Amino acid sequence: MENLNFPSDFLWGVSTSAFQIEGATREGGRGPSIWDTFTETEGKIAQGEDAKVAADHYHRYPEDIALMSELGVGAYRMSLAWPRIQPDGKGAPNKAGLDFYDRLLDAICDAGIAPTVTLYHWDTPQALEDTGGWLNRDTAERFAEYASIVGERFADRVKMWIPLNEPMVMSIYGYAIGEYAPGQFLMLDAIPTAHHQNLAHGLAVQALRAAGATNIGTANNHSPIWPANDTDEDDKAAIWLDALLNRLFADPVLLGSYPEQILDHLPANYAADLATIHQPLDFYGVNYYEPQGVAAPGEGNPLPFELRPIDGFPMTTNDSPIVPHGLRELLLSFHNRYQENLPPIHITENGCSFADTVAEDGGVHDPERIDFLTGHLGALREAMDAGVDVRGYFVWSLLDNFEWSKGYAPRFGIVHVDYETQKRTPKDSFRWYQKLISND
Ligand SMILES: O=C(O)[C@H](O)[C@@H](O)[C@H](O)[C@H](O)CO
Repeated sequence: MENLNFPSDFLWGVSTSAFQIEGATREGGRGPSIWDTFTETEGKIAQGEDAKVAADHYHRYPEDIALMSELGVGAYRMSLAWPRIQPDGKGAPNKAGLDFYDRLLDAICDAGIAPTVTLYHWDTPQALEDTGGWLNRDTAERFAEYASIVGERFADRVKMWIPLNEPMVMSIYGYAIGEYAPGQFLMLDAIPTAHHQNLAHGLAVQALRAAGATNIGTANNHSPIWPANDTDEDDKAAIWLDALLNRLFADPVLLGSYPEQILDHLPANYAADLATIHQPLDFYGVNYYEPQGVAAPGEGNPLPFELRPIDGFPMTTNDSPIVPHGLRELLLSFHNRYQENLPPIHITENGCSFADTVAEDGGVHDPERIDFLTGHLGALREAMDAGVDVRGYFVWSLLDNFEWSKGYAPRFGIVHVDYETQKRTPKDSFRWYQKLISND
């Protein structure tokens, strides 16, 4: 039986992101983002779906906050839509955008929940993408300007700050393999977008602190890398992939250096930015979903690795293997690799998707999700028992939402959303998490 006893001051939360739940994409002076463009591009999104309405959180946030009060969470991780605050990604802020987030943050605080704010969850203003997006170093400067604006306005209410969500996914899925917006196929030539995002992180931390913000960290996606075979070749490929997916984002932020494997792919003047990137942090946020399999590259493959599926584990409907002990392995590897350079950790995302439906009894019965959460929290507890300093855990996600290029089919919420009526129905996992939080 999993030991799910956590310290009384352990922080329990839920996570969402603006583009995936807000909707109202053309309301309140919001400008277009790369994901608005991507959803309007033929063949990019499953069933041709879009997020113009999504979970309509822009209008229904009071109801969603009431659900979080009922759940008993101590914190709510949300993101601000950059194109709502700066429609073109630069210059004077959009008043209606700031006013919306004032209303939202006030309501979250009034509910006694700590706002945990991500400044950027992939919705780059299209106008900035038109000038190169994260391939353009200037976008990092624009991001710092944006961070100053929101820091000035919201530092009095926001309890935890996260400049960027999963820069790895933006670089790899957005610029290397074209699966996500902006949809470029640059392969390893996408690595400069990682450096510019790391620079944006450092500049934003400085801008937020200058604006009086405190308690600043990250939300980086990390996976243990599993070689397919116990061979030197596969081990070498695993070291390369670990450098690309994990260390390219963790090392500069935590150590002020880059892994040797990727140095040749960085912008020529990258070294001058390392001190800016290497800002002291109050916490290190980890998003964990699954391990990543890898093997040595086959004939004709220009990359120094080849991705391999992880077999032998139950799967989610989003084709992710369910591997709770992968979380323990990842946390212990970070603990051993970064030691005193690693601030306290928060699990800023962990969750799973299943084909949840409303049953005849009106409930939504998701025992697989309860098993998933039980397993991962058990693994987290074991990592803490082994000395890893973890202070909080945020379930992905509060609500079913727009799962990027996969549209609405993958349901990650602990609250079911009927996209026809926008009716919210807490799933059994919601009741399970509520009970866990109240017990602790
Ligand atoms: O981790 C991510 O990819 C993102 O942060 C979320 O926006 C996803 O929706 C979630 O992870 C499920 O895939």
